[in-house]
Amino acid sequence: MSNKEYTYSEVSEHTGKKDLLVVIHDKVYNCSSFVDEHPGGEEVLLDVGGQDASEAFEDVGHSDEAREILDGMLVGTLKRQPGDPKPNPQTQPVVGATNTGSGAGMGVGLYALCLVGVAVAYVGYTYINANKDKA
Ligand code: HEM
Repeated sequence: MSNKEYTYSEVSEHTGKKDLLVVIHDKVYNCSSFVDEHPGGEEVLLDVGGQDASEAFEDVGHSDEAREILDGMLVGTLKRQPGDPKPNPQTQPVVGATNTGSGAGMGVGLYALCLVGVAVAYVGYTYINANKDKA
């Protein structure tokens, strides 16, 4: 039973409390029996139901005991297909890149925009003053 292959779309159909599949590191776990017992609350487990919960699971820094419980709920492996969401490897680097990369870019962009604004204002000001003198 534990070597059944699931596609991501199959897993995503099992989101109910009594029928809850989650993917952690490309393995599929049936967490229904554990939802009520989870020390972190049922809400978080239901939130990741039918999805890849690898990141959420690792972020919390679960103990070895938690991993043993997880092993006991193994029902199969995930068969990835083109187009499947891959929250695991993607989320972290993308978030990092957004924070540092575009954050810095934004700063430089704003700075340049301010400089252009000041230059335009200065040119406008001199132009108006020059015209005033003529009149
Ligand atoms: C599906 C597999 C999961 C299992 C078997 C599991 C198991 C456990 C266990 C045994 C604990 C007690 C502390 C420890 O031993 O590490 C725990 C705590 C916790 N879990 Fe999970 N967990 C799972 C998924 C998740 C997910 C997806 C989240 C989402 C954020 C989560 C959030 C938490 C939190 C916040 C605690 C800390 C609770 C506290 O100390 O007050 N868990 N979990």
